[in-house]
Amino acid sequence: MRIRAKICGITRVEDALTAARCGADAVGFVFYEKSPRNVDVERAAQIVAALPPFVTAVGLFVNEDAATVLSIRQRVGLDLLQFHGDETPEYCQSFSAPYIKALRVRPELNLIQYAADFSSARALLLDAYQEGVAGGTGKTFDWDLIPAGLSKPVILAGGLDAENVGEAIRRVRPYAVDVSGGVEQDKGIKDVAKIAAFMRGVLDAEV
Ligand SMILES: O=C(O)c1ccccc1N[C@@H]1O[C@H](COP(=O)(O)O)[C@@H](O)[C@H]1O
Repeated sequence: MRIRAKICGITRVEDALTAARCGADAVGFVFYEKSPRNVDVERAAQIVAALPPFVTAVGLFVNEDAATVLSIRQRVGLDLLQFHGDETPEYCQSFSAPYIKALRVRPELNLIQYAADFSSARALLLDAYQEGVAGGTGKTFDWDLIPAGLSKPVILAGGLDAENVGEAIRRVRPYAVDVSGGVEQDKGIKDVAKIAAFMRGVLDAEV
């Protein structure tokens, strides 16, 4: 099976084009002011306009008010919404737009119940948990906490890079992988060689 890949935290046209050229299926834009990867709405719109066809533009939000999400989605031309905070299923589906729900995995989280609760999500994105940080920690989590047979496709995130993505795919067998810090030279600035190596790791590991 071909594993999809998303490169997140894009703030420059050249990084989006590198991701697409290396075979990424999606690029992600962080609309969260506390993030060092927060991107200006107009700049994100310019990047999306430069994307080749068949590359999905994903907008990441953390507990954002609905009017702002709606406005940014329209202005940027986002294909998919990623909710990375404490959003409820009712909030997430209120946009009548395809969305993925991020969950920060820790032992006490009942992922089977969350998959049922977020039945309207296209997939669950599973990320590392770090207290006080919404995401983009660069940390992996214990992949054994992911139960087999979840009712939603899994997008694996959290501390992935070219070195560990192969093992991650073989162990978790996710629908897709998502990376941000592992392909950066600096926060929000991607590294061509790291993106290329990451995408090679994804292709080589296909199961
Ligand atoms: O990237 C951020 O700054 C960020 C901020 C708030 C929520 C999520 C964020 N990023 C997402 O976190 C995961 C894992 O990132 P990393 O590979 O560990 O750096 C990924 O989905 C990013 O999109």
